[in-house]
Amino acid sequence: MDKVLIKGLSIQTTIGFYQWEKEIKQTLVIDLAMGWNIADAALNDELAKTLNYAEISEAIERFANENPVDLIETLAERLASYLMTQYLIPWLKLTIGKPGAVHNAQTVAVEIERGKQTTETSL
Ligand SMILES: Nc1nc2c(c(=O)[nH]1)N=C([C@H](O)[C@@H](O)CO)CN2
Repeated sequence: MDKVLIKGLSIQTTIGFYQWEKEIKQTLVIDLAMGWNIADAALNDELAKTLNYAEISEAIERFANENPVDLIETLAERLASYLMTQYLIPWLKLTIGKPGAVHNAQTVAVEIERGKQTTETSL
């Protein structure tokens, strides 16, 4: 299956278990791989037939800010479900990193994979 990728998307949002975290914004870094048949879009050079990575990047930051939660696990599950439903994505792999969380670690993160990869093409 082909993929559309968003790598190292840095967003500012409210996230965290502790009370002080609910009063600030922190940086999350998102990597997203989305299964998609890119041949349909490439055939006639049509943006409307692919996953628009610019639109989805904006949707991710908006979703995180409109749905604040304690755990990056919860955000990962809810965001994956939202993206798959909204954009009809059959399979995705989503990594959410919280680089400021542990002072002596480069980053901490969760990674989830949801849906099924297919080998179907429509051409
Ligand atoms: N597996 C997780 N562990 C922790 C999380 C989390 O979201 N997932 N969150 C916190 C706190 O919010 C932390 O980021 C504050 O430094 C702790 N552990």
